[in-house]
Amino acid sequence: MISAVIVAGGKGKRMGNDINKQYIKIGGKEILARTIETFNAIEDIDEIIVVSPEEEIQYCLDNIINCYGFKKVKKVVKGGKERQNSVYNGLKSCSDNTDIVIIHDGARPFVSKEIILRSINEARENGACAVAVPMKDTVKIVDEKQFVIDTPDRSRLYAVQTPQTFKYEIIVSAHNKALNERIEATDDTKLIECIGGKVKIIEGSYLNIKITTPEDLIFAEAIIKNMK
Ligand SMILES: Nc1ccn([C@@H]2O[C@H](COP(=O)(O)OP(=O)(O)OP(=O)(O)O)[C@@H](O)[C@H]2O)c(=O)n1
Ligand SMILES: C[C@](O)(CO)[C@H](O)COP(=O)(O)O
Repeated sequence: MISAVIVAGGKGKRMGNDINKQYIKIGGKEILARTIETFNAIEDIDEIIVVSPEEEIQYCLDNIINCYGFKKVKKVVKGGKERQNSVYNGLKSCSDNTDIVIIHDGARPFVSKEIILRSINEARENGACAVAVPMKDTVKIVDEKQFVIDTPDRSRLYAVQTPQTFKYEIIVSAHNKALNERIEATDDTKLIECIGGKVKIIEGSYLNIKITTPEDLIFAEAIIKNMK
């Protein structure tokens, strides 16, 4: 059984908007609704778990899940302090017979069906898979005083996105270890690295942006205009 965990448990602080960023409308539709509708329309996906800040669960049910009739959404569960805690809550809420789980940011509304299906196939074959794009900029590593100490070889650098897709038991054991050993990570594949597991990178799309800061809304509207 394939489950999707869509994390929308953050507060959108960098967006600095009155309403939480997942409920901002782009092209007339909420960011979170755009994200969920892609997953809801994929036949291979059996259930969707949405993670939300506790105080927004009812709002999410009324204004997104029930309003758009997203039938595959089985639960809206509360998030945690960090993204990692929210993912953990989502994983624990998946059905017992889940064998593949897709973890995706609610704030990435332009994910495509094709990328999701490719990530499922790779996870079945390799256990853990992340969608990423080659870095276009040169990256510098700096010291605490902002002086450059290294320039990594760009040909081996990827900017990692979601979906990140896993065999369920592998990602749960990685999260359990992280919890026990207080390991923190900003994405889930890092936790697989921490248990010595292998992560396959597959090439995604530069359009699969994470809507984080106000200028991302300008890019998002432009993407929608070009999709029409
Ligand atoms: N405690 C958290 C933090 C983040 N997320 C989710 O993880 C995704 C990526 O996080 P980010 O873009 O950083 O969202 P926010 O944490 O909401 O943003 P900010 O850091 O600006 O507050 C988002 O869909 C967000 O809702 C989550 O479920 N729980
Ligand atoms: C998981 C992620 O989207 C991969 O790029 C990213 O690491 C989330 O980071 P954030 O700081 O929670 O936005």
